[in-house]
Order: sequence, then structure tokens, then C-alpha cells
Amino acid sequence: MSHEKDRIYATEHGQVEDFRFDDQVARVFPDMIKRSVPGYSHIIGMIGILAEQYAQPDSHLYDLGSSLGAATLAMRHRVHAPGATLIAVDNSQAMLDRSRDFLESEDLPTPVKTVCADITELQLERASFVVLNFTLQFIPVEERQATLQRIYDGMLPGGALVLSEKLRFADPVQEQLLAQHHHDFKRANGYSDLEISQKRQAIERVLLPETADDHLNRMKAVGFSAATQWFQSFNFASFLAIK
Ligand SMILES: C[S@@+](CC[C@H](N)C(=O)[O-])C[C@H]1O[C@@H](n2cnc3c(N)ncnc32)[C@H](O)[C@@H]1O
Ligand SMILES: O=C(O)C(=O)C[C@]1(C(=O)O)C=C[C@@H](O)C=C1
Repeated sequence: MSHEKDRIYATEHGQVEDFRFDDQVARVFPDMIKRSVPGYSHIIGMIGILAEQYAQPDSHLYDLGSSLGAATLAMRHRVHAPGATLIAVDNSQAMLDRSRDFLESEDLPTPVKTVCADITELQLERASFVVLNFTLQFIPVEERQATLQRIYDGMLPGGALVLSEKLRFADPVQEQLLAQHHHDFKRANGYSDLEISQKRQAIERVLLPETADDHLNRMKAVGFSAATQWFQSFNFASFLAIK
């Protein structure tokens, strides 16, 4: 995997364009996500541990919005269910191209398929475990319920979903406090005020955070029998839902 440092917003952009998962982002993505999302490495590790528990024989485990495949790889290291297949899905060809080399290079028993598709249109089949690790936040809000319903419909009884998201908070004090400390986290990881402010402008129309209750209520509404928040670091959280 590439170890290039993210300097995308280090110089002044005359006009900050909407954030896209293009080749420039794919090249620096491991560095970008680790320095931008508090708890990212912890969540990736736990996805591996959860996948091992929920993987059923002859089922599919999906990584939706797989980027360079970090969550897929964590699952691949721990899933031993006979006949299980990992399916990494992303609609960014740039991301998929870079993920293939390293996903397929490892010699591990569970096979991986990479699929270029829009997850709002994807038909899942026999899914025992589904990961949406910081992906749903990029789907238009009005399409999120139908997307989650489709996912639920393609899952096996007893299957599990891990949903990780940037959160917003209904209480303005909490919102301001956690956003401020997220920016402190970025600064501590070497991002300048210019980088932080230009990135913020780039994502404000494309990454639309919702509250934890919005997510929990939606998971219940589509049919999950249990849904709980298992992780939070500042304004980033992860949920677990069981069919
Ligand atoms: C923040 S990244 C996800 C990080 C990744 N899951 C990880 O754990 O490293 C969001 C990913 O979702 C993908 N994405 C966004 N909208 C999508 C869609 N409608 N269909 C498929 N992939 C999508 C982007 O291309 C991007 O690679
Ligand atoms: O909220 C921010 O400031 C971020 O940079 C977050 C975030 C994300 O949550 O996906 C946004 C885009 C990149 O994919 C990496 C991190």
C-alpha cells in the first residue's frame, strides 16, 4: 500500500472543489484517513474480530465503500468460515485499482472479489456480515433508508452490520465542543489550519453527518432486531446492528 503523505489541501486552492474519491485522494488515502478520523485503526481491528464471530459458512461478507480495502483485509485475516467469500464494493475506479494489488497479494484462505458498483443499487445476497465504514455519510440523505433496506433484505438471519459515521449533534454546545476537539486531533496529526479549513469546505456539501439517533432509528425502521452504538471518539462513531 502507498505511504504517501496527504498534502492535498496544504497549499491555497483558489476555489475549493467538492471532495471526490479520485486518483489524487486514492494515492494518499491511508495517511489521510488515519490522520483525519480518530479511532480509525481501532475500528478496523474490531471489524476483523466481529467478522470472525458473525461469518456463516457459505455466506458473503460485504465491505461497502471499501476504498483501499483496509476493512476487507482485517476481515480476511480473521474469517475462517468454510465457503465464505469477501466482497469489496466501491464506485471509485481509482480506489479499486489501488486496492486490488494488495488485497489479492495476500495468500489467505477466504477469497476476495472486488466490485465496481454504486451501493445504492447493489443487490446483496446471503450476507452474514456487512461493513459500511464511513461510507453511508457520502450517500444523499434521502437515499439512505432505501439503501439500508436493500442491505437488510440481502442479509441472512443472525447477520450483522457495522456502520461507522461522522456524527452531528442536536445540542449546539456538544456539536461545537466535539468538532473543535476533532480539529485539535487533526492539528496534532500535522494538519495546518489552512488544510483543516479547506478540507472542511471540500466535504461540507458531500459528507452529510446525522445524529446517532438518526442512525439507530433508521436501523430499527428497516427491521434490525438490535442496534447499538459500540464506539465513539469525538464526533466519530460506530454502530452494530443484528438482523
Ligand atoms: C471514507 S471512504 C471509506 C473508507 C473505508 N471503508 C475504510 O475503512 O478504509 C468512503 C468510500 O465510499 C465510496 N463511496 C462513496 N459513495 C459510494 C457509492 N454510492 N457506492 C459505492 N461506493 C461509494 C468512496 O469511493 C470511498 O472509497
Ligand atoms: O471530517 C473530516 O474532516 C474528515 O476528513 C473525515 C473523512 C471521513 O470521515 O471520511 C472525510 C474524507 C476522507 O475520506 C477522510 C476522512
